[in-house]
Amino acid sequence: MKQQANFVIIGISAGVAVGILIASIIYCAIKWYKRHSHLRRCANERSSTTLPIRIHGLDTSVNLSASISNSNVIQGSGLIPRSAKSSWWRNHRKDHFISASGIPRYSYKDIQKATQNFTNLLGQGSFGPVYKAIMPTGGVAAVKVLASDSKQGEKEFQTEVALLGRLHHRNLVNLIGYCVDKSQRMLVYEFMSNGSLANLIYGTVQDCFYDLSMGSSGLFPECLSYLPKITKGKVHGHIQAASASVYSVNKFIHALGEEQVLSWDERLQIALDISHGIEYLHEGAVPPVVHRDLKSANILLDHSMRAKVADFGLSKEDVYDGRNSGLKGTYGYIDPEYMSTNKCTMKSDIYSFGIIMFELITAIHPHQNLMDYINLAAMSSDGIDEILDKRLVGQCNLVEVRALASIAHKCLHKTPRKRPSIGEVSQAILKIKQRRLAKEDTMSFAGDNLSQIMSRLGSQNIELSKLAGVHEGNEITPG
Ligand SMILES: Nc1ncnc2c1ncn2[C@@H]1O[C@H](COP(=O)(O)OP(=O)(O)OP(=O)(O)O)[C@@H](O)[C@H]1O
Repeated sequence: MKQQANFVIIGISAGVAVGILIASIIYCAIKWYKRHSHLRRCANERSSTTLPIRIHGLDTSVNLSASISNSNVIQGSGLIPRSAKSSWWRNHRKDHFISASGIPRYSYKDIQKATQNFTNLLGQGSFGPVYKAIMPTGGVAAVKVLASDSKQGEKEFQTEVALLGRLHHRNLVNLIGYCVDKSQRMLVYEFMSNGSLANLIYGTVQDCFYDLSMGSSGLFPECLSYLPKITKGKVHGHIQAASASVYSVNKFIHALGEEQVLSWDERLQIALDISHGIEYLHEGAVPPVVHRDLKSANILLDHSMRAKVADFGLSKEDVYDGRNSGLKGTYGYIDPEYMSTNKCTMKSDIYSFGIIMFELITAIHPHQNLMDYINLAAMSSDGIDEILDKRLVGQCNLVEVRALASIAHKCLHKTPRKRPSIGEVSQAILKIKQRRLAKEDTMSFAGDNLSQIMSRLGSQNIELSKLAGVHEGNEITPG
């Protein structure tokens, strides 16, 4: 009887234990399922915020967070593989908060240290100064310090970082970090060692004049003594400046050295690079982005003279939503249609790009009546030759110059819808390059043939002289 009771107790205990085991398995399974579905939901949410990017004509989605761990994910025609980014991008310190867009956030102290306490000034823009920075792992960057009185609110800044963090292309100056610290707002960009296209076309000298003449009373005495030497007839009239910084003066004096002249090949490549950058903004990014302030000062060049479009995020409301917004842009580059209707479209960017192409051809600044020269040149088929940058005369192929001028002209069409799309512009510029390459190929082929013929003739000549030698020998040694 007692034994029977023991069996019952053991049975019940075993049953309870099995029950507990089953219950805990079910509990764990439910928990795992819930966790798993949550992760899946997060992943879906994230992928819905990724940027569909066209690779070789196909639409594909690039998940930025995934691309950080897998450096080979982005390998489109113009897309930058993360592996190509500077090493500090990958090796950023753990305490750097990575925003939703995957852009590392830096503290004020980090930036202060990287810029050696904001001493190495690269330039001054309307948003504030730009400093060179050496990041902790040795990578070089450019830090744009937004003026603290900037009307950009916290939210706009964050939105901007989120937007910029999602736009990556080899022809855009990439945002690689940012700083929000108390009232400080800074943007960290990849460093472009050859500066802006405006500097390269017009020379730092002229750019310095703009810097120096921003004030109103008198030019720095140091600079005055250099005036006759440097202007070369470019800068006329009395230039006045109130408060030139030591930086401006140094830059000015430094600029007296040899001016770098962009070759025609470089200019053509720059035009193609810019077109690819805009093509990505207009036709690759979703939603499309209208730059709204395309100008030669916003085109930066890297160490190998490849051009990248900059400042595509700082002008407000530049994501085109079809609605009207305040007039943005720079005098001389603004589409007249946009000015009269206040409607900014992609075709307004095309107009500004047309102006930049004419700057590349003529080295005439839009503030120096470039439009008048363009209209004059348009009166004859070779009119553009008359306004070609003097430094290119005899140094370039005029057929190519005219072809680029003709594309640029179409971009300036009065009626926006009659202007070509950026895709069409890229194709047309590419054709100029391809035509040249094909010609070079033919010439080198012809060259090859010629050298083959010459060497064949040479060897035949040797054979003949050998024969002649034998013959002569026979004659010299008679009997
Ligand atoms: N990523 C960069 N790498 C190297 N230099 C830079 C970089 N970004 C800006 N600079 C330098 O800083 C200068 C000022 O740049 P910024 O973009 O602030 O102004 P901007 O485009 O010249 O004028 P605005 O702000 O009126 O459009 C540039 O002319 C360039 O010389």
